[in-house]
Amino acid sequence: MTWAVVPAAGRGTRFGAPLPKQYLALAGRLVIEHSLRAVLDHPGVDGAVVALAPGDDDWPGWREVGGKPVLTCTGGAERADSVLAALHALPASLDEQQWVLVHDAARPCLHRDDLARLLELGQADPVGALLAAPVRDTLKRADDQGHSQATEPRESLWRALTPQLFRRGGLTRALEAARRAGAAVTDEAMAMERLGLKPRLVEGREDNLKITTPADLALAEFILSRSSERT
Ligand SMILES: Nc1ccn([C@@H]2O[C@H](COP(=O)(O)OP(=O)(O)OP(=O)(O)O)[C@@H](O)[C@H]2O)c(=O)n1
Ligand SMILES: C[C@](O)(CO)[C@H](O)COP(=O)(O)O
Repeated sequence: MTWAVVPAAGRGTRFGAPLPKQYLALAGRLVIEHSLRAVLDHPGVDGAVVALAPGDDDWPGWREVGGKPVLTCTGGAERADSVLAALHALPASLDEQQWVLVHDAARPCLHRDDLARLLELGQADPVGALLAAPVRDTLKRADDQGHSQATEPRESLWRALTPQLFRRGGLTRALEAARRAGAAVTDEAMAMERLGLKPRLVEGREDNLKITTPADLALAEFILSRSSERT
């Protein structure tokens, strides 16, 4: 069994909309609906726990999506806190060896082929895996005045995406260890790396973008309107 954990307790500050970006309209649904369906439509994913901000649980879709159960819990101050809360809210029937797929509510354009490859390669890895995109642009380091002061080597650099796939017990322990150490972790792979574990990078599509600013929403509208292969 594989369950999804969907962190959806953010406020979308950088987006600047009157409501959190995961609840904005996109291609006939809400952003969060696309993100949930993108993971729940895979036959190997059995359900999801969504971490919500207090007061956000009035979306009618919380009971099931695509015929699969969707549970909710209250997220935390940081994304890692929300993921940890959702891990603790998974059904007790899932033992610690079960795989958990962590996918941002703000990533609605996940392609089914990327998810299938992540599950196949990740479940064959002793640690787990994450979708990622190799950096293909030259990287500049800015000075305090916003001028380019150096060019950073980009060989072996990747942009982490989601979903990220780890076993329930290992990920829970890694996130709890990071919390005890007061270490800020921006993604699940970072929590594992802190412990010396090396999850597999699975190359994902560049269009699996995270909705962060209004320009991202416009691009996502274009992406989702063009492909009938997506949920
Ligand atoms: N305390 C938090 C912060 C973020 N998230 C979720 O983590 C994902 C990625 O986070 P991000 O893009 O940073 O979302 P926000 O925190 O809402 O954005 P901002 O930083 O602009 O406020 C989103 O689905 C967001 O809802 C969460 O569950 N709990
Ligand atoms: C988890 C993530 O989407 C991987 O790139 C990213 O770290 C989220 O960062 P944010 O600042 O919380 O949006």
